[in-house]
Amino acid sequence: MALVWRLVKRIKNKNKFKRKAKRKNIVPTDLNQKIYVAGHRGMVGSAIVRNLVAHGYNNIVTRTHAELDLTNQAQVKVFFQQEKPAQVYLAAAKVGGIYANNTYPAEFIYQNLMMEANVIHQSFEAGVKKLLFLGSSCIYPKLASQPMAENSLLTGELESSNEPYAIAKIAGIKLCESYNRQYGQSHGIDYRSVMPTNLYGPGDNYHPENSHVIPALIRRFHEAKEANAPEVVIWGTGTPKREFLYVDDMAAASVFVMELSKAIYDQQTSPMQSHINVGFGEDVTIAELAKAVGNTVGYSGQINFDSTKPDGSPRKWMDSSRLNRLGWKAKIDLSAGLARAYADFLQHTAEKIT
Ligand SMILES: NC(=O)C1=CN([C@@H]2O[C@H](COP(=O)(O)OP(=O)(O)OC[C@H]3O[C@@H](n4cnc5c(N)ncnc54)[C@H](OP(=O)(O)O)[C@@H]3O)[C@@H](O)[C@H]2O)C=CC1
Ligand SMILES: C[C@H]1O[C@H](OP(=O)(O)OP(=O)(O)OC[C@H]2O[C@@H](n3cnc4c(=O)[nH]c(N)nc43)[C@H](O)[C@@H]2O)[C@@H](O)[C@@H](O)C1=O
Repeated sequence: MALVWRLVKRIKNKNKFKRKAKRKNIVPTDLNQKIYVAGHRGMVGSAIVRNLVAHGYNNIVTRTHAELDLTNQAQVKVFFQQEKPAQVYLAAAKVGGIYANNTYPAEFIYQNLMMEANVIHQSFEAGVKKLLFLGSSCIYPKLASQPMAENSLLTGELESSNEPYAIAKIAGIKLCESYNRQYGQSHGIDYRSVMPTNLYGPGDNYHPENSHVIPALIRRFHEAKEANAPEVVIWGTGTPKREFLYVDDMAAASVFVMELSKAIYDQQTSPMQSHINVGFGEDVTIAELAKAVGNTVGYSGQINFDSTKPDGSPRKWMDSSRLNRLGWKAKIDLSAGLARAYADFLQHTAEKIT
């Protein structure tokens, strides 16, 4: 009797999954297929692994940077030939905020170009059919009209503080497109790209200079509160606007895009413009962000601005309507996301750095 009941339950679950797949335009998925997540110890890679595990994927392959240097062509070749994954999420990259991009431009362009070229080419050589490349909103021109749609790529000059990184990210999109165009039909490959807006959340980098603005401000406000400091100084004028997406939303969007059927994905993209924006939908000024972080941390002193520091792009608001039309929307708003990020900072980072 128990066996019959288990069989009925299994059939019901299978049908439920098929209905869900049809509703959400997703391909019925083999949860046992081997998936390589590159950069699984980073903020986004670790969130993608959490999301895949929550979906029931049970054959996730990872390597630390120390075990596999993705800028090393020979190592990457051996890895892919040995593992032969079915899918790849490329979330490994040289990443940093405005100061790091400005200070280490050679590292940003070289390492990112090498990682993308190695992983995408060796994926192809090893027969990987599906790959998701993570780019960035900085691929769009500094003065792109807002919100920035996918078709504003390569229509104007880039922001100088992160141009080398942006060029490498554009190369990543074009690698995916070119392999699809040349080998898509003959080899059945389908390599996709998502362009995230500015991200934040658990596992972020809290380095005082090299980090992005949210982790930098969480740390600075926290340290000011602990020290009873009368003021916190924010870089730049406070007027640039940024759109912030919580990292678990980004991971959910990544898995969602990877699982979309090819027919549906192709409806929203084209062979020469195959990337998809992933944004939250609203942006805020850096001054507004600073107030929000101050409130989250519980800091009640002054907030001042150092306008000798660079502002970067004036605004980078993503047009995420392609992704929204496909059926995905962000869930976690800025105040909820900041609260979660600060809780994670207190739990995992505060003691180590103060
Ligand atoms: N954070 C953000 O605001 C945004 C991020 N993105 C993109 O999302 C992706 C993930 O970013 P995020 O998680 O924030 O970055 P992290 O710096 O948190 O993670 C990057 C990961 O890549 C690994 N890595 C770097 N170089 C190598 C290498 N040579 N070989 C092997 N592994 C390497 C790092 O390992 P290790 O630390 O050991 O070096 C780390 O685990 C990147 O493509 C980034 O460009 C896009 C827009 C915004
Ligand atoms: C994701 C994106 O990240 C980078 O671009 P960015 O959007 O300029 O990122 P940011 O987070 O470093 O800064 C956002 C804004 O915030 C201001 N700001 C204030 N005070 C601090 C501060 O303390 N630290 C930082 N980092 N910024 C600060 C800062 O002046 C700027 O106006 C790219 O290089 C590129 O890597 C990329 O793709």
